[in-house]
Amino acid sequence: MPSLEDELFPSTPGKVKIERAHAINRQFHRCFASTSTMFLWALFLIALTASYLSFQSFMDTSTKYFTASWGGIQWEKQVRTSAQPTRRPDGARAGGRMSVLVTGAAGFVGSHVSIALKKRGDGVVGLDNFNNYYDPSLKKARKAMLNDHGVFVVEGDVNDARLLAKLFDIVAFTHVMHLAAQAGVRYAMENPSSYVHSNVAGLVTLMEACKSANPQPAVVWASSSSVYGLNENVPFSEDDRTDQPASLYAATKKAGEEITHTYNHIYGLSITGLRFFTVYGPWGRPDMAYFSFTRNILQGKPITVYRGKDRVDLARDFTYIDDIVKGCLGSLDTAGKSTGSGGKKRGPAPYRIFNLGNTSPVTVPTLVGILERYLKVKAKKNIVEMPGNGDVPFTHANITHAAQELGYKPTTDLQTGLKKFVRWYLLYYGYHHGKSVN
Ligand SMILES: O=C(O)[C@H]1O[C@H](OP(=O)(O)OP(=O)(O)OC[C@H]2O[C@@H](n3ccc(=O)[nH]c3=O)[C@H](O)[C@@H]2O)[C@H](O)[C@@H](O)[C@H]1O
Repeated sequence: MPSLEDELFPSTPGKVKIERAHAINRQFHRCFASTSTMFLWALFLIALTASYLSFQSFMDTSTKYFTASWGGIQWEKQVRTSAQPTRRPDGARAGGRMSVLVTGAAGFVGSHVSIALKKRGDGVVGLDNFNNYYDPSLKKARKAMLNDHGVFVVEGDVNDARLLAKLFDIVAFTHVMHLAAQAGVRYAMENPSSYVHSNVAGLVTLMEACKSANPQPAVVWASSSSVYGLNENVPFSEDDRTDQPASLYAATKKAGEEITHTYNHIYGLSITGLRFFTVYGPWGRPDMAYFSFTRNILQGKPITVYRGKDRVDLARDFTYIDDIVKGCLGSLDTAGKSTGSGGKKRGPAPYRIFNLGNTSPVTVPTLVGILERYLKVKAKKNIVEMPGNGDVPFTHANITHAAQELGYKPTTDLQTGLKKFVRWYLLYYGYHHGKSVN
């Protein structure tokens, strides 16, 4: 029996090496066995995760496919029918028949323009993403109205390149009236990325679709009076500086003017940018002052009226929707053709920018006074100094160019326009009991 000493200090030194080697070998095998088991397990887990992920993505794709709000034979038929001009050839105007894709069709300006086009016999297909920047039920109600007029509105986003390609594949649109945008001057401080998403990325996606379309459409799109920013020349002319925006909203609209210029220059797209001046009227935007003031006054809630430096009232060149619609239609009629095909420019194409304003600014307190009179309710006013929120003290349009080239001539003053708005508001929101607008 080996003594403890023998065990610790064996007489044959090689013996311990062999035994140790065997032990290491055994350990190595054990270790290798457990590593390879672990490896197999890891492989198994990776395979399991991969198949789970691909199953998930398959489910996502199929869900998207099956729940997509566009596509299918019936959908294509609706698009084609809606895009078909209905005017008889003998009733055709100089500009000829149009098939117009109106983006932002369920929006304020978009719905009015779409109906006006359809009424005069042009083909119209609407596109709108029905986002919830303001009450989507108002957008749905506009959609129902459009439907009654034979305008089909596709539910989708201008950032969806596949959808745009599909639409241009189905219809040879002669024009695009691009009104989809993230609007609102002050909201840009709350949600800046929504402006980049819609007004920059969305615009580029749309431009890409237009330049690739064959034939290329002429594009008329909504810029904004806000591009004048800190400009102090009055009234604002298209020749004035527009490189000092006061809000991110204004900056994205200015970027839009530059982006569209690029597509005009490289690809021969016919471009008309319209600088709208504070558009108001029936079916308007609930986020705008005249609309939210009306709501609050009727509900007995206070309104906040901003005031400029040195207690100077803010003023806007408020422009009635029907005048804006005429400016939009005039722009489409005079747009001139895009010159590119197959994504290549064949010659110079028109690039135009117009102010569409009313040429008679009115102060915000005057606007409130008119509303009080029509609503027969005194407003509870909180007058506060204009915060640094992107607002500008006043706007005032010079419309000489639009008058000359589009035959644009606004005819509705703020009193008349607000009367129509209040009448609509009371009816739409069910305030008609005992209230009349005189
Ligand atoms: O021409 C444009 O390009 C822009 O017009 C519109 O912007 P704005 O001219 O700022 O209109 P709007 O919000 O109705 O405020 C009107 C006045 O009320 C003041 N105002 C506003 C809100 C308030 O609570 N209190 C207040 O005094 C406010 O200080 C301002 O003096 C569009 O919204 C915008 O999308 C864009 O199209």
